[in-house]
Amino acid sequence: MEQDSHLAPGRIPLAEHRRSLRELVGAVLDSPHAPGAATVGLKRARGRTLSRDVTSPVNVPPVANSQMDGFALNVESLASTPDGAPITLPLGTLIAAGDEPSTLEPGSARPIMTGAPLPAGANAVIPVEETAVGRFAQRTKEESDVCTQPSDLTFTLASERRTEGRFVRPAGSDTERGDVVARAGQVLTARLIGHLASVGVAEVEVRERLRAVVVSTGTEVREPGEPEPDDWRIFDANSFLVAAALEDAGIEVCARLRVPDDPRALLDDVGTACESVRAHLVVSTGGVSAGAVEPIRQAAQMAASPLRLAFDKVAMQPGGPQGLGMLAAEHGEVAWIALPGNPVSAYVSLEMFVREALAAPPRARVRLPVRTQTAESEPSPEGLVQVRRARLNSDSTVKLVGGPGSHLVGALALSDALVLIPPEVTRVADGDIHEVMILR
Ligand SMILES: Nc1nc2c(c(=O)[nH]1)N[C@H]1C(S)=C(S)[C@@H](COP(=O)(O)OP(=O)(O)OC[C@H]3O[C@@H](n4cnc5c(N)ncnc54)[C@H](O)[C@@H]3O)O[C@H]1N2
Ligand code: MOO
Repeated sequence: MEQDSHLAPGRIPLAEHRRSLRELVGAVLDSPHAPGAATVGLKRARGRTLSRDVTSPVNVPPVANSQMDGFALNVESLASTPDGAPITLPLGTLIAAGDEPSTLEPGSARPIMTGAPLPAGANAVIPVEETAVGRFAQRTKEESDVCTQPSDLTFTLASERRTEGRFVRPAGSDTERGDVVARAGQVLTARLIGHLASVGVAEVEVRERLRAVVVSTGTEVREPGEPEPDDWRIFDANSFLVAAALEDAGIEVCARLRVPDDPRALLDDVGTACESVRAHLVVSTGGVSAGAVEPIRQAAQMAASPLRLAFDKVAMQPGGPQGLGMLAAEHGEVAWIALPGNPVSAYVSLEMFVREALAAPPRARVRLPVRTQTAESEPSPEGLVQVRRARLNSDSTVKLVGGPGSHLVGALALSDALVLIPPEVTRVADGDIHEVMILR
């Protein structure tokens, strides 16, 4: 969305950061300790990514069946009856869903229930409402064995409704044997899991998840729920926010750490956690800006550090300062994504860059009218893509929530969309149309 000429000096385009992230994750996926494949049952498959194609071993439905509760017949037996004249056919026995395939006596009709196999010789179903019967009396299986139907079926049926195949679902009309039901790389949604179950597949081969260690840096952060005397310190929102967002993107978060502003402790704690879970990925927050105490930058600069990081300022607000690199661990190279410390900056970075690099299902993006908070126009920084938090309205507009500040985690929680304001736009007027990323 952004053109280089519109960007603030010293800022890199969002696309460049995206590319670097893809390359970083790609390097881990190409490495000897890349995640392998695992077989999982359908009950545990939701959200996983298939590692090989699945083809259907069967036709669905396996045999032609009825789409309606009604009467199976062969339309040729109606051919000689003129339009509007009553038709009377002898009735055979009832066919319910679950009954074995059977046959139709020529010149007769059989009561048939939705999903029941069409008897051989039939080629259409007349819904019960279109006949004098109106609706079937309900009964148990035991009763249906002894119960008799009227012996004849009388009805009238206009000639245009006497078509072959009417209300018949042919064998394989949903899926045919040999059809590719799902492809390697697809994420298993409820819809796809339903399709796999429908073709009788009980287990699928999926990619092992990437294993991540999540780290919050900062001497000022303390654990939620922990009683502490120094109530001037802030609770660690980030490691919970980041871990939940990564899990949402299909990542296995194996450890969540909180490390004070001490680069030595940072490298020791993260290194130990990575070894113990054989991590592929570290996602840290904080310690990447321009201050005197920046533990991530300092850890990467230490002599003989196992951590190599490159830092950039992306042309985005929030989420400008970013670091990317590798941690050399005994089990292999671990990709390190160093996000900025402000909670909203960290979250926006995950949505804007990290999910895509991790091959998570993409968020929908649509262009919608934006409602400002007071109906007055609101400023947007020149040269940066501003990402504002917003709520979707039922009238297909979005309303900005909270200000642009990247500490506003309360307003973030109220949002379900991100508005992407281009770098050349310096004011957002009520009703302006902008690109919106839907977070639902
Ligand atoms: N002189 C400059 N200062 C800053 C710049 C800059 O370019 N020049 N960039 C600003 C921007 S933009 C951001 S974003 C932050 C990024 O800073 P860091 O990544 O170094 O993060 P910290 O300084 O550690 O923290 C920033 C902010 O977030 C709070 N925080 C940190 N961790 C957590 C946590 N786990 N849970 C909740 N809140 C957290 C922290 O207390 C700070 O208030 O730098 C700006 N400064
Ligand atoms: O751009 Mo920083 O990443 O919020 O406020």
